[in-house]
Amino acid sequence: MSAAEQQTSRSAERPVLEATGLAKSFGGMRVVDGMSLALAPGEMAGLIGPNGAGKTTVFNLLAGSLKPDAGSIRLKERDVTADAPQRRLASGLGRTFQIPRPFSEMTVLENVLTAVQHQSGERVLSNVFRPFRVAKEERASVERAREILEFVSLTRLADEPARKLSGGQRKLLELARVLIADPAVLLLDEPAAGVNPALLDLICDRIIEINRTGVSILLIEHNMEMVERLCGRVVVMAAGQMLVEGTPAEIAANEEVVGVYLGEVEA
Ligand SMILES: Nc1ncnc2c1ncn2[C@@H]1O[C@H](COP(=O)(O)OP(=O)(O)OP(=O)(O)O)[C@@H](O)[C@H]1O
Repeated sequence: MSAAEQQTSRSAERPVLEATGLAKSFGGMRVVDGMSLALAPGEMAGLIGPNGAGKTTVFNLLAGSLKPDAGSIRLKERDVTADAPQRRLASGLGRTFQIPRPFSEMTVLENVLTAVQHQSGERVLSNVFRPFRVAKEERASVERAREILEFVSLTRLADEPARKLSGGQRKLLELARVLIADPAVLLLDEPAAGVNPALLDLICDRIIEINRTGVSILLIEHNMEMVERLCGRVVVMAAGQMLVEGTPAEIAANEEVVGVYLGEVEA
């Protein structure tokens, strides 16, 4: 099936993530202004736009770290607009941040383990009444964390403190921390920012692999080569609204899109 045919068959499916009429203001400034978007199951889409367009704010609304002034968000057909970020994560919505902030004195492995969800050991009474079960769960988590570190090529650094990681390696650790929550939908905020070209290829490959396992991905990215390589569909935001959406080729040829980016350069 061609990419266009895949796109058409996907758009017929019910979205795994759907935002309708999102709005958010900060001190009277409308940063997100009636933004709607939908992500189909298994899709990888890009969210692009000039600096300050409101892309990260949309991610914060989708992931729950900000409450919208208006609009709603559905995850796997359930309204999650009122849910806290942890609840959305437990329901399958994971996100990474533009600037990863690992616990710098903890090891890389410990950083991944801090992101494990719902361990019985976090509940005091489980430690008292079911110590064997807690120990078994912990062993399973460590094993899973090591597998994920292998997947993101960080095995060699698993026992090093996270402060030793380069910018690109921090992005990989960030990816590992979200993967351990086993998300169905991933929001990736500028996965290529500050990453050297050698690691960029690795990050792209890992993102493609994750998507191949069926995880739906929405990614914010300024690196258009990467967007073209990864995304079947691109949503362009400007001034808090969706300007246009289409395939990467359609977007690259769209004069309005070129205009908003040139406007930004001239400003
Ligand atoms: N918590 C906040 N308080 C006040 N203003 C904010 C807040 N968060 C974002 N903004 C403002 O909202 C606007 C949109 O920011 P946002 O980070 O969503 O844009 P963006 O499209 O992700 O930009 P970039 O590509 O530069 O990351 C900017 O003018 C920003 O300064």
